This record gives sequence, structure tokens and C-alpha cells, in this order.
Amino acid sequence: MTSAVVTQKLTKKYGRKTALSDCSLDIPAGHVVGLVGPNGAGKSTLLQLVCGQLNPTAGSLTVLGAPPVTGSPRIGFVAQDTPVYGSLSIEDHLSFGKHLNPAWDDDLARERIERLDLDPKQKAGKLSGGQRAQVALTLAIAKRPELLLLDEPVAALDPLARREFLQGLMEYVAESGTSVVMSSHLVADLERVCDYMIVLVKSKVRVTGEVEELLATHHHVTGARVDPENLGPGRTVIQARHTDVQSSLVVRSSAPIDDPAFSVAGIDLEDLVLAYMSEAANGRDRVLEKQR
Ligand SMILES: Nc1ncnc2c1ncn2[C@@H]1O[C@H](COP(=O)(O)OP(=O)(O)OP(=O)(O)O)[C@@H](O)[C@H]1O
Repeated sequence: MTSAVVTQKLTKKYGRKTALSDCSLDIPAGHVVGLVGPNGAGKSTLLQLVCGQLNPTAGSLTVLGAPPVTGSPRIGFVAQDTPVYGSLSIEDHLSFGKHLNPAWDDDLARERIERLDLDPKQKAGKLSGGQRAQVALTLAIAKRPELLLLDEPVAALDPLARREFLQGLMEYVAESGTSVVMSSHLVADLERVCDYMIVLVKSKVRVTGEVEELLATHHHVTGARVDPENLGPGRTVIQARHTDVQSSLVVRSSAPIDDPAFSVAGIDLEDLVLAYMSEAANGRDRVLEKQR
């Protein structure tokens, strides 16, 4: 299996602030990868390291088998603020793209702009946030990159535009085989399009893997109140909520949980992600419980 991105103990600090800490990942090629985590978790930092816009403070990474290079034609990057040149027209942007990228697909770019009902003569600075996001995506995919990095690409889109954007992205990926890493807070959207997931919390990777495998190995478990430490071997409690008499847990276990003391149910991706995102808070709660 080839890798799109490999990082080893990748760390990025801004002054004394650690944005990414000891991040080790092996992202397989040919996947649509969802990158999720709370605000400030380090998602944009990771994407900017992968596209070569930032240099690591420590650790290493390879992207498509080589060190990352800023502006590489092999990588398409749409930053969170969807940067375009406000005083230039869409047409100017397409000409720049064509000039700078050897594999530029002008037909694809123009067909997309037409389908989006955008006037190529329109100045980019006069576009709405959603239209800018669509133009930025068009510029990124017309490069015909091997790896597409999207930092919250749908944040500015209305629900219908979001659906069309993701649909268009899926069609493009199916036809081109491009690897995609896409950050978003909208886990329900990611669930529709991603087959691989990375959850980042407080600058650390909490969980990573194929969505199918993650869903198969995580379970909602409820039953009489239980100490999460005593759930048995091979079972990791990711999230625990308790009343005086009952426990409600999210548990990771490769083997089925067939203990009759528990009621076990499947989990959807949103609940799984939220369980990892609230793990830190749960740890704090447990300490507080012990202190009482
Ligand atoms: N240029 C910078 N200078 C100093 N600190 C920074 C800089 N960029 C990011 N940070 C800090 O690094 C941490 C990670 O930021 P990052 O933008 O990577 O998070 P994120 O997961 O993308 O967040 P969000 O979901 O809010 O976009 C945050 O605490 C942020 O304040």
C-alpha cells in the first residue's frame, strides 16, 4: 500500500505555543481522509506542514514519497480563508493556473466555472464567500494534483452548495483517483464522503484509521454502573458517563462485547468522533470525581 503522507513525531511550535505535538501518521494513498478536531487542535497547522507552507519544529514528514515542496504541482491546497486575488478576474486566475501548472486541465476548469454559473470576467474580490471557495477548489483540482488538501472547504457554503460541492468532489475523486485530506467541523458531511479519519485533539492525534474499521471496533455500551478501569482486557473506554446506578460508555474493542451485563449497540461516526473529542474533558471529570 503506498502512502500519501507519512509523518514521524511531527511537531510544530509557534514561539512557546505547541500547535502540533509528536504527530505520527501514515495516510494511505487513494483515500478521502477526514481531519477533525476542536478549534485550535492543529488541523490547519498539519495541512500547512503537508503542503510545505510551514516547516516543522521537530520530527519529519514525506508527502507523495518526498519532502514537501511549497507550490508543488503535485499538491492542490485550498486554505481555510480561500485566498484569491481580489482585483483579478476569474479568467486571470485560470490563466495564472495554466501558466504555472504543467498538468493544468483548462477544459475542466472552464466547464466547472460555467456549471457554477460564474462569469469569468467577474473580479474575485466581488464574489461571495461560497463562490470564492468554489473558485479556489476549481483552481486546485484543475492542477490535476495527486494530493488535494482542503482546509474547511465547505464552511462558507449554504447547505445545497455544500451538497453539490461534496458531490462534485466525489465525482472528481472517483474519476481521477486523487488522494484527499479534508478538514471540517461538519462530521455528518465527512461521514458521507470520507473513508478514512484522523481525529486531532489538543495538538495530538487521538485516533486514526479506515472509517469501516473504526465503526466495527467501537461500541455504545450501557449497563449497571461500572468502573471503566474494570471493563476487562482488550477493551478501552473512550468516553464514560455515569448516573448513580448506570454507566453509558463508548468502548473500543476488536472482539465482540457479549457480556450479558451490558447492552451493546453500534455507533455512528459523529458519536465516535465526539467521544474522542470529549476524552480530555472526561479525564478531567474523573480526576475531579476522585478528589471529591
Ligand atoms: N501563526 C500562529 N502564531 C501563533 N499561534 C498560532 C498560529 N497559527 C496557529 N496558532 C495556534 O496553534 C494552535 C493550532 O492552530 P490551528 O489553526 O492549526 O488549529 P485548527 O485545528 O485548524 O483550528 P480551527 O478549527 O479553529 O481552524 C492554536 O492554538 C492556534 O492558536
